[in-house]
Amino acid sequence: MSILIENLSKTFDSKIVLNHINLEIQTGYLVALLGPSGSGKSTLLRIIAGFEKPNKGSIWLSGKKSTHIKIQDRKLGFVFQDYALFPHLNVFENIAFGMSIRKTPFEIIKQRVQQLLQLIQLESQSKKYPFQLSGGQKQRVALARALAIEPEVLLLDEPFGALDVKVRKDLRLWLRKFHDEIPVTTLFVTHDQQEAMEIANEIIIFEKGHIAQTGFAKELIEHPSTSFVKDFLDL
Ligand SMILES: Nc1ncnc2c1ncn2[C@@H]1O[C@H](COP(=O)(O)OP(=O)(O)OP(=O)(O)O)[C@@H](O)[C@H]1O
Repeated sequence: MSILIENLSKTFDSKIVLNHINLEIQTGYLVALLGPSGSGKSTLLRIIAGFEKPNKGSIWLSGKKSTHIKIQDRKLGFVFQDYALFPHLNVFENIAFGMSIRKTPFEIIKQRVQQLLQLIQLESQSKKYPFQLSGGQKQRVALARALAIEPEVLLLDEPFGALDVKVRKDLRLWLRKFHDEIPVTTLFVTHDQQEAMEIANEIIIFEKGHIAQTGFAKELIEHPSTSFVKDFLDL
């Protein structure tokens, strides 16, 4: 699914958080939204997901105007920073949750959860509860749960933010590899330059509610368009 953002603005209590954003994301890309804290990255992701409404502008998903479409009709998977697995459900049940509420037949659920467990390399942990898993394992389960409903877009908001450096690095590489195998259009919020450079096809740099520059890592490094981009990328 491609994403087109047209002239989008958002204010909270008269504070402009997103200011005339225009953006096009190609189907199958893994795109990083990179920028300092408070620059509006999460707000844009939440608007694309349908958790927030823009004050102005529109969102097109696969060529269809979707600004006012309900969250459940957007075919999106969402993963936040803090795992947010259901604590009273085991790994299998957590991954199966979205399919269960859509009344998917149990045989199909079982098959799909099995495939996802294989993908996240947690086949032997399906009966465990979230409190019995490490941070990295919980985050892989959260990704599997988001993927279970076969979303056309995956929205990841600092998904590895709460993890230690080593686990974070491993998961980054895992996500890159995973995306090569299953190229779901993915938007990934981070404030970590290295993380964005390592995993994204394309990087969008935010500065105080507007887009400072968009490009491949190499382009940004070789031709930063402003002193803000240059400083932020530590060039
Ligand atoms: N629901 C809300 N009500 C009021 N202000 C909000 C709300 N959500 C976000 N903001 C404000 O909007 C601005 C942008 O926040 P946002 O979370 O989008 O930034 P961010 O770039 O994702 O930052 P971070 O990396 O810290 O998550 C901030 O000043 C924030 O305080």
